[in-house]
Parts: sequence; structure tokens; C-alpha cells
Amino acid sequence: MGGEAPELSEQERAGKAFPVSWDQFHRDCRALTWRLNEVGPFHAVIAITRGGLVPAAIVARELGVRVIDTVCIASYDHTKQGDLQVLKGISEAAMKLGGGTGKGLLIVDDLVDTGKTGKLVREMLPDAHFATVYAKPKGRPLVDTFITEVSQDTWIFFPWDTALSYHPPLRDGAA
Ligand SMILES: O=P(O)(O)OC[C@H]1O[C@H](OP(=O)(O)OP(=O)(O)O)[C@H](O)[C@@H]1O
Ligand SMILES: O=c1[nH]c(=O)c2nc[nH]c2[nH]1
Ligand SMILES: [Mg+2]
Repeated sequence: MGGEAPELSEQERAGKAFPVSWDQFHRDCRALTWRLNEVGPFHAVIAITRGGLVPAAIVARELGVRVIDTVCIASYDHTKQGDLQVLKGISEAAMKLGGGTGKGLLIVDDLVDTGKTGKLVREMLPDAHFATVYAKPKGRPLVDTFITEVSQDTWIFFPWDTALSYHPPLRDGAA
């Protein structure tokens, strides 16, 4: 008997699902921009890839920012977080625009969860403004501006990771 219990993924631990449609995501990004418009102007947007690319494009479009750079970080293998890997750092040109500390730069990501990714980027650009569309409680203190908070035990499903599929009715045999 015995044997080790299988390690649960973030999603299995999370349990609750929060699916987000393209329409909802676009609206939430626009709402984020309304808040950011009070804080800017910004010299450039720094998208944390890959999840930050879509909100960064929408926010930059609304704010009229044309300089967009990326910091490429990977940590989740599907729903399980491993070590953070910086695959590409911030470009020299963007660093220069932020005076070396990120002043006047806007970092954008889709969400903060544990806050590990956000913390790493904040260390690279301590004076930048950090915005995410969604925030979970553990990562929330790292973010300057966000739109919706979801509980730590919720998994957010983004429209680029999902597809429409059949859902059986609640009552057995009702199909
Ligand atoms: O606050 P944390 O616990 O660090 O998690 C948040 C990060 O995790 C996801 O990225 P992921 O590493 O899965 O890569 P992706 O953006 O390429 O999907 C998400 O887009 C955030 O960047
Ligand atoms: O699609 C995702 N949904 C989440 O809730 C999450 N947390 C970390 N990384 C995540 N990716
Ligand atoms: Mg990401």
C-alpha cells in the first residue's frame, strides 16, 4: 500500500474555472486602458510573452504607443509551474527609453498568479508601471493596475488556449 500521491497541477489545485471569451477579454483590456490613461503617458509597452502579447497590442493601440518590446519568460508547462526561464531579455533600445530603470515604461501581462513572473520583470525594470488584466491574491501586491481579481483557487482559461465544445446537460440522460 502507500506510494506517493501524484503531484497536483495548479489547475487541479485551483478547481474553479473562469473561462474568458475574446469579446470579454477585449472589453477587459479596454477597461484596463481607461485606468492606464490616467497614469501615462508611456514611452513604450513591454509585453511579457506569450500571454502579455494580446493585451499589450490592445492597450498600445488604445494609448497610441507604437514602441512595443517583449521579455520572453516561460514557467508553466500547461498548468504546472516550473523554474522561470528568461528566453529573451528587454532590448537595449527599450532600456534606454526607460532610463535604465524602466521609468515611463508600461509592462503588460495577461495575469499574475503566484507573482513569480511579475517579480522577475519588476527586478529588471523597478520604476516601470506593471499592469495585468487579471490578478490572483498572491500576485496582486506586485501589480500597479489590474481589472479583475479572481480567487487563488481559480484557473483562468484564455480564448487563445480554448475552443468551443459540446457540454453535456446537468441532468443525467437529459441529452
Ligand atoms: O504569477 P505567476 O505564477 O508567475 O504566473 C503568471 C504567468 O504565467 C503565465 O505565463 P506562462 O509562464 O504560462 O507562459 P505563457 O505566457 O507563454 O503562456 C501568465 O501568462 C503569466 O505570465
Ligand atoms: O491560462 C492560465 N490561467 C491561469 O489561471 C494561470 N495561472 C498561471 N498561469 C496561468 N495560465
Ligand atoms: Mg505568461
